[in-house]
Amino acid sequence: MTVTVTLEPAGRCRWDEPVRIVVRGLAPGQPVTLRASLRDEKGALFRAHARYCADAAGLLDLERAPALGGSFTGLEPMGLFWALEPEKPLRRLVKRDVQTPFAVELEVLDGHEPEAQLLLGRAVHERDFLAPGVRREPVRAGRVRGTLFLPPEPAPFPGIVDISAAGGGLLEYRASLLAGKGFGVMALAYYNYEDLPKSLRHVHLEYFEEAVNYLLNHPQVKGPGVGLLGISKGGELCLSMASFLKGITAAVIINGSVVNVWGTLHYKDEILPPVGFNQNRIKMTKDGFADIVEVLNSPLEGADQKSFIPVERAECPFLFLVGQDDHNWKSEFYANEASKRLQAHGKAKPQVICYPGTGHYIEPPYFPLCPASLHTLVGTPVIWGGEPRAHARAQTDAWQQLQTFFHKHLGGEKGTILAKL
Ligand SMILES: CCCCCC/C=C\CCCCCCCC(=O)SCCNC(=O)CCNC(=O)[C@H](O)C(C)(C)COP(=O)(O)OP(=O)(O)OC[C@H]1O[C@@H](n2cnc3c(N)ncnc32)[C@H](O)[C@@H]1OP(=O)(O)O
Repeated sequence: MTVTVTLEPAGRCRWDEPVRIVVRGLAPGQPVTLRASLRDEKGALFRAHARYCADAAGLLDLERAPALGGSFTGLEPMGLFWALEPEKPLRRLVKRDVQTPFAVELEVLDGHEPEAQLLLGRAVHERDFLAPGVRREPVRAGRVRGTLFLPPEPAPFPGIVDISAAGGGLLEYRASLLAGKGFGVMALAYYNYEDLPKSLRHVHLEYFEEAVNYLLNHPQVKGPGVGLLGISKGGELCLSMASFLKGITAAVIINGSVVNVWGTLHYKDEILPPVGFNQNRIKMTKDGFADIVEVLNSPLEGADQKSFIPVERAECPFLFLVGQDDHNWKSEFYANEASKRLQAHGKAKPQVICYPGTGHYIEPPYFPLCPASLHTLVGTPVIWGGEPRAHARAQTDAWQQLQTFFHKHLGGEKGTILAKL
Protein backbone atom coordinates (compact mmCIF):
# COMPACT_ATOMS: atom_id res chain seq x y z
CA MET A 1 0.00 0.00 0.00
CA THR A 2 1.33 3.46 -0.86
CA VAL A 3 2.34 5.58 2.09
CA THR A 4 0.73 9.03 2.02
CA VAL A 5 1.56 12.08 4.15
CA THR A 6 -1.16 14.68 4.59
CA LEU A 7 -1.03 18.02 6.36
CA GLU A 8 -4.23 19.94 7.14
CA PRO A 9 -4.77 22.74 6.14
CA ALA A 10 -3.47 21.28 2.89
CA GLY A 11 -0.72 22.98 0.93
CA ARG A 12 -0.28 26.28 2.76
CA CYS A 13 -1.30 28.09 5.88
CA ARG A 14 -0.04 30.85 8.16
CA TRP A 15 3.12 30.20 10.14
CA ASP A 16 1.24 30.76 13.42
CA GLU A 17 -1.44 28.15 12.62
CA PRO A 18 -1.19 24.51 13.72
CA VAL A 19 -1.23 21.77 11.13
CA ARG A 20 -2.53 18.21 11.50
CA ILE A 21 -0.01 15.68 10.23
CA VAL A 22 -1.30 12.21 9.30
CA VAL A 23 0.61 9.34 7.66
CA ARG A 24 -1.42 6.53 6.08
CA GLY A 25 -0.53 3.23 4.40
CA LEU A 26 2.01 2.02 6.97
CA ALA A 27 2.13 -1.54 8.29
CA PRO A 28 0.41 -2.10 11.66
CA GLY A 29 2.81 -0.93 14.40
CA GLN A 30 5.48 0.01 11.87
CA PRO A 31 8.31 2.06 13.39
CA VAL A 32 8.99 5.23 11.41
CA THR A 33 11.00 8.40 11.76
CA LEU A 34 9.48 11.74 10.69
CA ARG A 35 11.94 14.44 9.64
CA ALA A 36 11.12 18.13 9.05
CA SER A 37 13.47 20.56 7.36
CA LEU A 38 13.45 24.12 6.05
CA ARG A 39 16.00 26.61 4.75
CA ASP A 40 15.83 30.29 5.66
CA GLU A 41 16.43 32.98 3.07
CA LYS A 42 20.17 32.81 3.62
CA GLY A 43 20.16 29.06 2.96
CA ALA A 44 20.62 28.12 6.61
CA LEU A 45 19.18 24.64 7.23
CA PHE A 46 16.89 23.91 10.17
CA ARG A 47 15.88 20.31 10.95
CA ALA A 48 13.92 18.25 13.48
CA HIS A 49 13.05 14.55 13.67
CA ALA A 50 11.01 12.23 15.86
CA ARG A 51 10.39 8.50 16.12
CA TYR A 52 6.85 7.05 16.07
CA CYS A 53 4.98 3.79 15.66
CA ALA A 54 1.93 3.39 13.42
CA ASP A 55 -1.28 2.15 15.04
CA ALA A 56 -2.90 -1.23 14.38
CA ALA A 57 -4.46 0.14 11.20
CA GLY A 58 -1.14 1.41 9.86
CA LEU A 59 -2.10 5.04 10.54
CA LEU A 60 0.01 7.70 12.28
CA ASP A 61 -1.79 10.82 13.48
CA LEU A 62 0.46 13.23 15.33
CA GLU A 63 -2.49 14.53 17.30
CA ARG A 64 -2.84 11.08 18.83
CA ALA A 65 0.59 9.43 18.61
CA PRO A 66 3.34 10.39 21.07
CA ALA A 67 6.88 10.93 19.81
CA LEU A 68 9.12 8.18 21.21
CA GLY A 69 12.37 10.12 20.90
CA GLY A 70 14.43 12.34 18.62
CA SER A 71 14.19 16.14 18.77
CA PHE A 72 11.38 15.81 21.33
CA THR A 73 9.19 13.22 23.05
CA GLY A 74 5.52 12.95 23.98
CA LEU A 75 2.30 14.10 22.36
CA GLU A 76 3.49 17.19 20.49
CA PRO A 77 1.59 17.60 17.19
CA MET A 78 3.67 20.70 16.31
CA GLY A 79 6.95 19.45 17.75
CA LEU A 80 8.52 19.04 14.31
CA PHE A 81 8.23 22.81 13.90
CA TRP A 82 9.09 24.25 17.33
CA ALA A 83 11.93 21.75 17.76
CA LEU A 84 13.69 22.73 14.53
CA GLU A 85 17.40 23.24 15.13
CA PRO A 86 19.93 24.99 12.88
CA GLU A 87 22.54 22.88 11.16
CA LYS A 88 25.05 25.60 12.07
CA PRO A 89 24.82 26.75 15.69
CA LEU A 90 23.99 30.33 16.63
CA ARG A 91 21.42 30.80 13.88
CA ARG A 92 18.00 32.09 14.85
CA LEU A 93 15.06 31.40 12.56
CA VAL A 94 13.79 34.73 11.31
CA LYS A 95 11.66 35.54 8.27
CA ARG A 96 13.21 38.39 6.32
CA ASP A 97 10.76 38.50 3.40
CA VAL A 98 7.18 38.06 4.56
CA GLN A 99 5.96 37.98 0.96
CA THR A 100 7.27 34.47 0.53
CA PRO A 101 6.50 31.39 2.63
CA PHE A 102 8.85 29.05 4.40
CA ALA A 103 8.67 25.67 2.62
CA VAL A 104 8.79 22.89 5.20
CA GLU A 105 9.67 19.45 3.85
CA LEU A 106 8.30 16.50 5.80
CA GLU A 107 9.79 13.06 5.19
CA VAL A 108 8.65 9.68 6.50
CA LEU A 109 11.53 7.22 6.86
CA ASP A 110 11.29 3.52 7.65
CA GLY A 111 12.46 2.44 11.11
CA HIS A 112 13.97 4.19 14.11
CA GLU A 113 17.64 3.90 13.16
CA PRO A 114 19.56 7.15 13.66
CA GLU A 115 20.17 7.41 9.96
CA ALA A 116 16.92 5.82 8.81
CA GLN A 117 17.27 5.98 5.08
CA LEU A 118 14.37 4.26 3.30
CA LEU A 119 12.08 7.11 2.30
CA LEU A 120 8.47 5.99 2.51
CA GLY A 121 6.78 9.28 1.75
CA ARG A 122 7.14 13.04 1.78
CA ALA A 123 5.19 16.24 1.61
CA VAL A 124 6.04 19.93 1.38
CA HIS A 125 3.98 22.43 3.33
CA GLU A 126 4.17 26.19 2.76
CA ARG A 127 3.89 28.29 5.88
CA ASP A 128 3.32 31.92 4.98
CA PHE A 129 3.20 35.25 6.77
CA LEU A 130 0.49 37.18 4.93
CA ALA A 131 -3.12 36.11 5.32
CA PRO A 132 -5.22 36.46 2.16
CA GLY A 133 -6.01 40.11 1.56
CA VAL A 134 -3.47 41.53 4.01
CA ARG A 135 -1.77 44.49 2.36
CA ARG A 136 1.88 45.43 2.82
CA GLU A 137 2.68 49.17 2.59
CA PRO A 138 6.29 50.38 2.99
CA VAL A 139 6.32 53.54 5.13
CA ARG A 140 8.65 56.37 4.17
CA ALA A 141 6.89 59.37 5.73
CA GLY A 142 9.00 62.18 7.14
CA ARG A 143 11.65 60.40 9.17
CA VAL A 144 9.47 57.33 9.77
CA ARG A 145 10.83 54.11 8.31
CA GLY A 146 8.85 50.91 8.55
CA THR A 147 6.21 48.73 6.95
CA LEU A 148 2.45 48.92 7.56
CA PHE A 149 0.32 45.80 7.25
CA LEU A 150 -3.41 46.31 6.78
CA PRO A 151 -6.09 43.60 6.96
CA PRO A 152 -8.54 43.16 4.11
CA GLU A 153 -11.33 45.76 4.02
CA PRO A 154 -13.51 47.03 5.58
CA ALA A 155 -11.41 49.66 7.30
CA PRO A 156 -10.82 51.24 9.75
CA PHE A 157 -8.69 48.99 11.90
CA PRO A 158 -7.12 49.43 15.32
CA GLY A 159 -3.50 50.42 14.88
CA ILE A 160 -0.45 48.86 16.54
CA VAL A 161 3.21 49.90 16.38
CA ASP A 162 5.44 46.82 16.51
CA ILE A 163 9.04 47.32 17.65
CA SER A 164 11.58 44.50 17.56
CA ALA A 165 14.70 43.84 19.61
CA ALA A 166 18.00 45.60 19.18
CA GLY A 167 19.69 44.26 16.12
CA GLY A 168 18.95 46.94 13.65
CA GLY A 169 17.24 46.48 10.34
CA LEU A 170 13.53 45.79 10.05
CA LEU A 171 11.88 42.47 10.87
CA GLU A 172 8.26 42.40 9.68
CA TYR A 173 7.06 38.88 10.43
CA ARG A 174 5.31 39.53 13.75
CA ALA A 175 3.50 42.54 12.29
CA SER A 176 2.45 40.68 9.15
CA LEU A 177 1.01 37.77 11.15
CA LEU A 178 -0.76 40.09 13.58
CA ALA A 179 -2.36 42.00 10.70
CA GLY A 180 -4.07 38.73 9.85
CA LYS A 181 -5.96 39.04 13.14
CA GLY A 182 -7.69 42.31 12.22
CA PHE A 183 -5.15 44.95 13.25
CA GLY A 184 -3.29 47.55 11.22
CA VAL A 185 0.27 46.85 12.35
CA MET A 186 3.32 48.94 11.55
CA ALA A 187 6.69 47.26 11.97
CA LEU A 188 8.92 50.19 12.91
CA ALA A 189 12.64 50.38 12.22
CA TYR A 190 14.57 52.57 14.62
CA TYR A 191 18.28 52.24 13.91
CA ASN A 192 20.79 50.84 11.48
CA TYR A 193 18.22 50.90 8.69
CA GLU A 194 18.39 53.10 5.59
CA ASP A 195 18.94 56.70 6.70
CA LEU A 196 18.14 56.09 10.37
CA PRO A 197 20.84 56.47 13.03
CA LYS A 198 23.52 53.81 12.87
CA SER A 199 23.62 53.19 16.62
CA LEU A 200 21.53 53.32 19.78
CA ARG A 201 23.91 55.64 21.60
CA HIS A 202 21.30 58.42 21.50
CA VAL A 203 17.59 57.63 21.07
CA HIS A 204 15.19 60.51 20.46
CA LEU A 205 11.56 59.72 21.29
CA GLU A 206 10.42 62.39 18.84
CA TYR A 207 11.07 59.81 16.10
CA PHE A 208 8.68 57.38 17.77
CA GLU A 209 6.18 60.22 18.33
CA GLU A 210 6.24 60.87 14.59
CA ALA A 211 5.60 57.16 13.99
CA VAL A 212 2.62 57.11 16.40
CA ASN A 213 1.14 60.20 14.75
CA TYR A 214 1.68 58.72 11.29
CA LEU A 215 -0.30 55.65 12.27
CA LEU A 216 -3.00 57.62 14.07
CA ASN A 217 -3.48 59.84 11.03
CA HIS A 218 -3.63 56.93 8.58
CA PRO A 219 -7.08 56.91 6.92
CA GLN A 220 -7.51 53.17 7.53
CA VAL A 221 -6.56 53.27 11.22
CA LYS A 222 -9.13 54.07 13.86
CA GLY A 223 -8.34 55.98 17.04
CA PRO A 224 -8.46 57.41 19.56
CA GLY A 225 -5.06 55.86 20.23
CA VAL A 226 -2.74 53.12 19.04
CA GLY A 227 -1.37 50.00 20.64
CA LEU A 228 2.31 49.33 21.20
CA LEU A 229 3.94 45.91 20.93
CA GLY A 230 7.61 45.55 21.73
CA ILE A 231 10.08 42.79 22.53
CA SER A 232 13.37 43.25 24.37
CA LYS A 233 14.78 46.69 23.52
CA GLY A 234 11.56 47.21 21.60
CA GLY A 235 9.63 46.54 24.79
CA GLU A 236 11.75 49.04 26.67
CA LEU A 237 11.10 51.63 23.98
CA CYS A 238 7.35 50.94 24.19
CA LEU A 239 7.48 51.63 27.92
CA SER A 240 9.25 54.94 27.25
CA MET A 241 6.75 55.82 24.51
CA ALA A 242 3.79 55.07 26.79
CA SER A 243 5.40 57.17 29.53
CA PHE A 244 6.30 60.27 27.51
CA LEU A 245 4.01 60.31 24.48
CA LYS A 246 0.29 60.85 23.91
CA GLY A 247 -2.04 58.70 21.82
CA ILE A 248 -1.13 55.34 23.34
CA THR A 249 -4.16 53.23 24.27
CA ALA A 250 -2.55 49.88 25.16
CA ALA A 251 0.95 48.43 25.43
CA VAL A 252 2.22 44.85 25.36
CA ILE A 253 5.77 44.43 26.65
CA ILE A 254 7.55 41.16 25.83
CA ASN A 255 10.66 40.72 27.96
CA GLY A 256 11.29 44.45 28.04
CA SER A 257 13.19 46.45 30.64
CA VAL A 258 11.75 49.21 32.80
CA VAL A 259 15.15 50.90 32.76
CA ASN A 260 16.83 52.72 29.91
CA VAL A 261 19.59 50.49 28.56
CA TRP A 262 22.65 51.07 26.42
CA GLY A 263 22.03 54.58 25.00
CA THR A 264 20.82 57.95 26.30
CA LEU A 265 17.08 58.50 25.86
CA HIS A 266 16.00 62.02 24.88
CA TYR A 267 12.56 63.62 24.79
CA LYS A 268 12.24 67.39 24.48
CA ASP A 269 14.35 68.76 27.34
CA GLU A 270 14.44 65.51 29.33
CA ILE A 271 17.02 62.77 29.19
CA LEU A 272 17.32 59.33 30.73
CA PRO A 273 20.91 58.14 31.03
CA PRO A 274 21.62 54.47 30.35
CA VAL A 275 21.80 52.26 33.38
CA GLY A 276 25.30 51.25 34.35
CA PHE A 277 26.69 47.80 33.86
CA ASN A 278 29.66 45.74 35.01
CA GLN A 279 31.31 43.48 32.47
CA ASN A 280 32.85 41.50 35.31
CA ARG A 281 29.41 40.10 35.97
CA ILE A 282 29.35 38.41 32.56
CA LYS A 283 29.55 34.66 33.08
CA MET A 284 30.77 32.23 30.43
CA THR A 285 28.91 28.97 29.77
CA LYS A 286 30.68 25.65 29.26
CA ASP A 287 30.01 26.14 25.53
CA GLY A 288 31.87 29.43 25.58
CA PHE A 289 28.83 31.69 25.25
CA ALA A 290 28.29 34.77 27.39
CA ASP A 291 25.57 34.89 30.02
CA ILE A 292 24.83 38.58 30.51
CA VAL A 293 21.77 38.30 32.76
CA GLU A 294 23.59 39.86 35.74
CA VAL A 295 25.52 42.51 33.86
CA LEU A 296 23.18 45.50 34.26
CA ASN A 297 23.09 47.49 37.49
CA SER A 298 19.89 47.64 39.52
CA PRO A 299 17.77 50.71 38.70
CA LEU A 300 16.75 50.88 42.37
CA GLU A 301 20.13 51.96 43.65
CA GLY A 302 22.25 55.10 43.52
CA ALA A 303 22.71 57.02 40.32
CA ASP A 304 21.12 54.24 38.28
CA GLN A 305 17.73 55.31 39.61
CA LYS A 306 17.89 58.13 37.04
CA SER A 307 17.58 55.46 34.33
CA PHE A 308 14.23 54.16 35.60
CA ILE A 309 11.56 54.84 32.94
CA PRO A 310 8.79 57.01 34.52
CA VAL A 311 6.02 54.52 33.73
CA GLU A 312 3.79 56.26 36.26
CA ARG A 313 3.24 58.97 33.62
CA ALA A 314 1.62 56.44 31.27
CA GLU A 315 -2.14 56.60 30.78
CA CYS A 316 -2.61 53.17 29.17
CA PRO A 317 -3.06 49.59 30.43
CA PHE A 318 -0.06 47.27 30.17
CA LEU A 319 0.38 43.58 29.53
CA PHE A 320 3.82 42.23 30.45
CA LEU A 321 4.76 38.87 28.93
CA VAL A 322 7.77 37.46 30.75
CA GLY A 323 10.11 34.56 30.12
CA GLN A 324 11.19 33.42 33.58
CA ASP A 325 14.37 31.92 32.17
CA ASP A 326 15.28 35.04 30.19
CA HIS A 327 19.09 35.37 30.20
CA ASN A 328 19.33 38.64 28.32
CA TRP A 329 18.20 40.57 31.37
CA LYS A 330 15.91 40.27 34.41
CA SER A 331 12.57 40.56 32.66
CA GLU A 332 10.47 39.32 35.59
CA PHE A 333 12.15 41.76 37.97
CA TYR A 334 11.55 44.60 35.51
CA ALA A 335 7.88 43.71 35.07
CA ASN A 336 7.35 43.51 38.83
CA GLU A 337 9.13 46.83 39.43
CA ALA A 338 7.04 48.47 36.74
CA SER A 339 3.93 47.09 38.38
CA LYS A 340 4.99 48.40 41.79
CA ARG A 341 5.80 51.84 40.36
CA LEU A 342 2.45 52.08 38.58
CA GLN A 343 0.46 51.03 41.64
CA ALA A 344 2.47 53.29 43.94
CA HIS A 345 1.27 56.19 41.82
CA GLY A 346 -2.35 55.12 41.84
CA LYS A 347 -2.33 53.58 38.38
CA ALA A 348 -4.03 50.33 37.46
CA LYS A 349 -2.14 47.15 38.26
CA PRO A 350 -0.77 45.84 34.95
CA GLN A 351 -1.34 42.29 33.76
CA VAL A 352 1.89 40.31 34.19
CA ILE A 353 2.06 36.81 32.73
CA CYS A 354 5.20 34.84 33.57
CA TYR A 355 6.19 31.73 31.67
CA PRO A 356 8.46 29.17 33.37
CA GLY A 357 11.30 27.67 31.35
CA THR A 358 10.93 30.42 28.77
CA GLY A 359 13.76 32.50 27.35
CA HIS A 360 14.20 35.93 25.84
CA TYR A 361 12.82 35.69 22.31
CA ILE A 362 9.12 34.97 22.84
CA GLU A 363 8.16 34.84 19.15
CA PRO A 364 4.89 34.00 17.40
CA PRO A 365 3.89 30.33 17.75
CA TYR A 366 6.03 27.50 16.38
CA PHE A 367 9.21 29.52 15.92
CA PRO A 368 11.95 27.31 17.32
CA LEU A 369 13.78 28.37 20.45
CA CYS A 370 17.13 29.99 19.74
CA PRO A 371 19.40 28.94 22.65
CA ALA A 372 22.24 31.28 21.72
CA SER A 373 23.19 33.73 19.00
CA LEU A 374 25.10 36.94 18.35
CA HIS A 375 24.11 39.85 20.54
CA THR A 376 24.62 42.89 18.33
CA LEU A 377 25.26 45.29 21.20
CA VAL A 378 27.44 42.97 23.26
CA GLY A 379 29.29 41.85 20.15
CA THR A 380 29.51 38.19 21.07
CA PRO A 381 27.15 35.21 21.17
CA VAL A 382 25.01 35.12 24.30
CA ILE A 383 22.60 32.56 25.71
CA TRP A 384 18.96 33.64 25.62
CA GLY A 385 17.57 31.04 28.03
CA GLY A 386 14.55 28.81 27.79
CA GLU A 387 13.78 25.12 27.38
CA PRO A 388 12.30 24.21 23.98
CA ARG A 389 8.99 22.64 25.02
CA ALA A 390 8.16 25.18 27.72
CA HIS A 391 9.22 28.02 25.43
CA ALA A 392 6.97 26.68 22.66
CA ARG A 393 4.00 26.50 25.03
CA ALA A 394 4.70 30.05 26.16
CA GLN A 395 4.81 31.37 22.59
CA THR A 396 1.43 29.85 21.77
CA ASP A 397 -0.16 31.27 24.91
CA ALA A 398 1.53 34.66 24.66
CA TRP A 399 0.32 35.07 21.08
CA GLN A 400 -3.29 34.53 22.14
CA GLN A 401 -2.91 36.73 25.24
CA LEU A 402 -1.62 39.73 23.30
CA GLN A 403 -4.37 39.43 20.71
CA THR A 404 -7.00 39.24 23.45
CA PHE A 405 -5.46 42.26 25.19
CA PHE A 406 -5.38 44.34 22.02
CA HIS A 407 -8.92 43.33 21.00
CA LYS A 408 -10.10 44.30 24.48
CA HIS A 409 -8.41 47.71 24.58
CA LEU A 410 -8.28 48.62 20.89
CA GLY A 411 -11.38 46.86 19.55
CA GLY A 412 -11.32 45.33 16.11
CA GLU A 413 -12.79 42.16 14.63
CA LYS A 414 -11.67 39.02 16.38
CA GLY A 415 -9.58 37.46 13.66
CA THR A 416 -7.78 35.34 16.23
CA ILE A 417 -6.89 31.86 15.13
CA LEU A 418 -7.47 29.86 18.27
CA ALA A 419 -4.57 27.45 18.41
CA LYS A 420 -6.01 23.93 18.85
CA LEU A 421 -2.89 22.84 20.70
C1 LIG B 1 31.32 45.34 25.18
C2 LIG B 1 30.68 44.37 26.15
C3 LIG B 1 29.47 45.04 26.79
C4 LIG B 1 28.84 44.09 27.80
C5 LIG B 1 27.79 44.84 28.55
C6 LIG B 1 26.47 44.64 27.91
C7 LIG B 1 25.53 45.73 28.30
C8 LIG B 1 24.25 45.54 28.30
C9 LIG B 1 23.72 44.15 28.09
C10 LIG B 1 22.24 44.20 27.81
C11 LIG B 1 21.98 44.78 26.42
C12 LIG B 1 20.53 44.79 26.16
C13 LIG B 1 20.26 45.31 24.75
C14 LIG B 1 18.84 45.61 24.55
C15 LIG B 1 17.98 44.35 24.67
C16 LIG B 1 17.90 43.60 23.37
O1 LIG B 1 17.37 44.03 22.38
S1 LIG B 1 18.63 42.08 23.37
C17 LIG B 1 18.31 41.46 21.76
C18 LIG B 1 19.56 41.67 20.94
N1 LIG B 1 19.34 41.10 19.64
C19 LIG B 1 20.30 41.06 18.77
O2 LIG B 1 21.40 41.44 19.04
C20 LIG B 1 19.90 40.54 17.43
C21 LIG B 1 21.18 40.11 16.69
N2 LIG B 1 20.98 40.29 15.31
C22 LIG B 1 20.43 39.34 14.58
O3 LIG B 1 20.01 38.29 15.03
C23 LIG B 1 20.39 39.71 13.13
O4 LIG B 1 20.77 41.05 12.99
C24 LIG B 1 19.01 39.56 12.55
C25 LIG B 1 18.71 38.08 12.47
C26 LIG B 1 18.05 40.28 13.45
C27 LIG B 1 18.94 40.16 11.18
O5 LIG B 1 20.13 39.93 10.53
P1 LIG B 1 20.48 40.88 9.30
O6 LIG B 1 20.01 42.27 9.54
O7 LIG B 1 20.00 40.21 8.07
O8 LIG B 1 22.01 40.94 9.45
P2 LIG B 1 23.06 40.24 8.50
O9 LIG B 1 23.81 41.35 7.85
O10 LIG B 1 22.45 39.19 7.66
O11 LIG B 1 24.00 39.49 9.55
C28 LIG B 1 24.79 40.27 10.39
C29 LIG B 1 25.14 39.37 11.53
O12 LIG B 1 23.97 39.13 12.29
C30 LIG B 1 23.97 37.80 12.73
N3 LIG B 1 22.85 37.12 12.14
C31 LIG B 1 22.31 37.33 10.92
N4 LIG B 1 21.28 36.49 10.74
C32 LIG B 1 21.19 35.74 11.86
C33 LIG B 1 20.33 34.69 12.27
N5 LIG B 1 19.35 34.28 11.51
N6 LIG B 1 20.56 34.15 13.47
C34 LIG B 1 21.55 34.58 14.26
N7 LIG B 1 22.42 35.57 13.92
C35 LIG B 1 22.21 36.13 12.74
C36 LIG B 1 25.24 37.15 12.23
O13 LIG B 1 26.25 37.26 13.19
C37 LIG B 1 25.56 38.00 11.03
O14 LIG B 1 26.93 38.03 10.76
P3 LIG B 1 27.47 36.91 9.75
O15 LIG B 1 26.62 37.02 8.52
O16 LIG B 1 27.30 35.60 10.45
O17 LIG B 1 28.90 37.29 9.54
